Amino acid sequence: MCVADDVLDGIELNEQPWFRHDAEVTATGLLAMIGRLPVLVRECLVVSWRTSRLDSMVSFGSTVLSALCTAFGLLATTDVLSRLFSSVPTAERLVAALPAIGAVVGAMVLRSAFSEVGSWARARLDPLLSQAVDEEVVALTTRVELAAFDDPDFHDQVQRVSMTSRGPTMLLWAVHATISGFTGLLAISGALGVLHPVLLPLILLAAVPSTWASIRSARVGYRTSTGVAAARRRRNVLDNLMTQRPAAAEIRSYTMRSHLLAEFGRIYRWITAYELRAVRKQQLTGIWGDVFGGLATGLVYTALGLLLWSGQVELAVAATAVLAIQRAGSATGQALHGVNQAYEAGLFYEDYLRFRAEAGDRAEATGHRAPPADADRIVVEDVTFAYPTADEPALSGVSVRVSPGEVVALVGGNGSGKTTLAKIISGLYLPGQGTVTWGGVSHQDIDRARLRERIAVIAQDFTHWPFTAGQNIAIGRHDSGRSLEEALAASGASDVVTRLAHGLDTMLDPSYRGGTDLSGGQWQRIAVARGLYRDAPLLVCDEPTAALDARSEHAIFETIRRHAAQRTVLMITHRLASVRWADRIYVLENGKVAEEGTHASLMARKGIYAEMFTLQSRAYTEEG
Ligand SMILES: Nc1ncnc2c1ncn2[C@@H]1O[C@H](COP(=O)(O)OP(=O)(O)OP(=O)(O)O)[C@@H](O)[C@H]1O
Repeated sequence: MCVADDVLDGIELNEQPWFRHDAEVTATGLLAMIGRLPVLVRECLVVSWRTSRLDSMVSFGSTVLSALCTAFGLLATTDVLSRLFSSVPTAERLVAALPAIGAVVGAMVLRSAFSEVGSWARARLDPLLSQAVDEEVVALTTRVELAAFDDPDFHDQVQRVSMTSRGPTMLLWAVHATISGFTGLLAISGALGVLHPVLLPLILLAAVPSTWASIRSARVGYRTSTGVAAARRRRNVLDNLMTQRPAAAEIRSYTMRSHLLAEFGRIYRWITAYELRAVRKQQLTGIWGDVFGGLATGLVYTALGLLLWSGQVELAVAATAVLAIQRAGSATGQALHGVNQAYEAGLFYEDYLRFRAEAGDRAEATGHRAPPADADRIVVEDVTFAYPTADEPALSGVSVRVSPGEVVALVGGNGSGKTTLAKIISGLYLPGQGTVTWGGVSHQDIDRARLRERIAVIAQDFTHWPFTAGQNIAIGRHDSGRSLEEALAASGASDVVTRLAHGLDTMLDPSYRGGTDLSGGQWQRIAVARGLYRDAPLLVCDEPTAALDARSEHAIFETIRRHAAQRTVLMITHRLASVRWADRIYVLENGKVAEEGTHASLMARKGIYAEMFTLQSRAYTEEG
C-alpha cells in the first residue's frame, strides 16, 4: 500500500488548502523505471561528460579496469588452487604456483590502484556535478514566465528538485557500482559455468530476495520524499517566517508565536510520522530480504555439498567454487546495490529531468524582433488575463493605449486589475487573449528581454535587496557608468544616502555585519531612484508614493512630472490629486475599463472617477 494514502495518527493535512500530493508521480512502477534507466543513464553520462571530461574518463576507465582485474585475479586464483591441489610433491607444487600467486597479487594491487584512482575522480566529479546541477536549476528557474510563480505546482517542483539536486551525482555513482558489479559477476559467472552449470542459476536465485527488498525499499524512500514535498515546503516557509527578520516584529506584536509554533509542530509531526512509517516499512522489507537471502545462500552451499558428496565435483573444484561463490556474492551485492541505487537515483533524476522539461516548457515565450525606437507607443487591445489559480480573470476585454511622451494613469479600487495591467504593459505577463503591441510589434514577436531594457518599473512590492545602497539603485544597470547623483537628487534619496554610515557603500540589511535598515519611506525613495537611474523611455510607477510623507510625495510627483517631459509614464496611484495632470486616465473596475478620459472630462461625466475624487478631496477639505 502506498504510504501516502495513509491517514497519519489523526494529523490530517490532506484537507489543507496548500497540501498537494502527486500520486501519479509517486506511482512510477519498477518496470517502467527499468525501461527508462538507459535514457536516464545516458543523460547522466552526458551531464558528467560536460562537467569534466577528464574525471569522467578516469572514473569510468578505472571502474572497468578494476573489474577486469577482479576477473583476472579470480582466474589466477583458480590456477593457484589447481596447482596446489595437484599430486606432485609439495615443494614443486609451491614453485609451480608461484607465477600464478604473483599474478593474483599483481591483480589485487592493480585492482586497488584502479579503484582508488576511480574513487578520486568520482570524488572530484561529485562537487562539480552538484555545482553544475544547482547552477542549472537556478538558471532555469529565473528564466520561466513570471506567471509560473503564481502556480503552486511549479513551487512543488522547485521544492522537489531542490531536495534531489544530488540525483545526477547519485545516479553516476550507481552506474559505476553497477558496471563494476556486473563486470565482476560476468567473469565469475564464466568461471562458475565452467566448474558446474548448476552453480550459476543457484547464485542468481540467491540474489532474488535481496533484489526485491532493496528495490521495494528504494520505492518507499522515493514515495516518502515526494509525499512530504508539499508539507516540507510549508514547514520551511514557517521556519523562515519564525527565524528571519521580516516577520519578527509582526510575530511579536500580533502574539502569533504560539499559533505558529503549534502549526510548525503539527506539520513537522506529520512529516516525521510519515517518514517513520516509511522507515518501519523499509526495515521490515530488509528483514524479509535477509531471511530469504540467507535461506537461498544456504541452499547454494547445500547444493555444492551434494555435488561434492555425490562425486560430481573434485575437492579442488569445490574449494574454487566456494571462493567464486563468495566473490560472486560480493559482486552480486555490488551490482544489485548499483541497480537499486540507480533505480532510486533514477526516480530522483526523473524529477530533475521533469523539472528541466517543465522549466523549458514554462520558459518565457519571446519573439526575436528588437523593440522599435517608439516602443513606448503601446496599444493594448481586448486583453484578458487570468492567474493560474484564479477562477475569475483579473482582466477581461481591456483596451488601453499609451503614446510616447504621455502620462497615462490607471486608477480604480483595490483588486480592480491595475497592477496586473501594468505588468502586461511592462512585458512581465503575457495576455491570455487579445494583443499588446509596442511600437507596432506584437507581444508574440517582440524580444521581451530587450523590451524590458527600455522600461523602468517602480513596483508596488519592490524588493529590498540585501545589497549596498549603491547596488540597490544601480541594480540591473551596474555597468552603465552613469552617475548615481542625478537619480539620487531627483528621487530625494540623496538625504537618505548622506545619513548612512558608509554612504552608497552601506549594506541595506541589518542581518549582515555593518548593515542597517531604512524606513518604509526611505526605501521608497531608493526604489524611485532605482527607477529613474534606469533611464528608460517608459517609466511604470505602481503606487510610487504610498509610504511617503506629504512633502516627499509632492516632491516625487514633481520629479515624475519633470521626468515625463522627456519620457512616457504609466502611473498607478490612489492619490487622485496626483493624476489630474495625466494626459489620459483609465478607471478600472472588476478587471474592466469602466471610464476613460482626462481629469476634466471624467469629472464632467460624474461617474466612478468623479465620485472617488470628490470623496478624497472632501476628506482633505473637511480635515482642513
Ligand atoms: N498572483 C495572483 N494569483 C491569483 N490572483 C491574483 C494574483 N495577484 C492578483 N490577483 C487577483 O487579481 C485581481 C487584480 O489584482 P491587481 O493586483 O491587479 O489589483 P490592483 O488594482 O493593482 O489592486 P490594488 O489597488 O489593491 O493594488 C485581484 O482580484 C487579485 O485578487
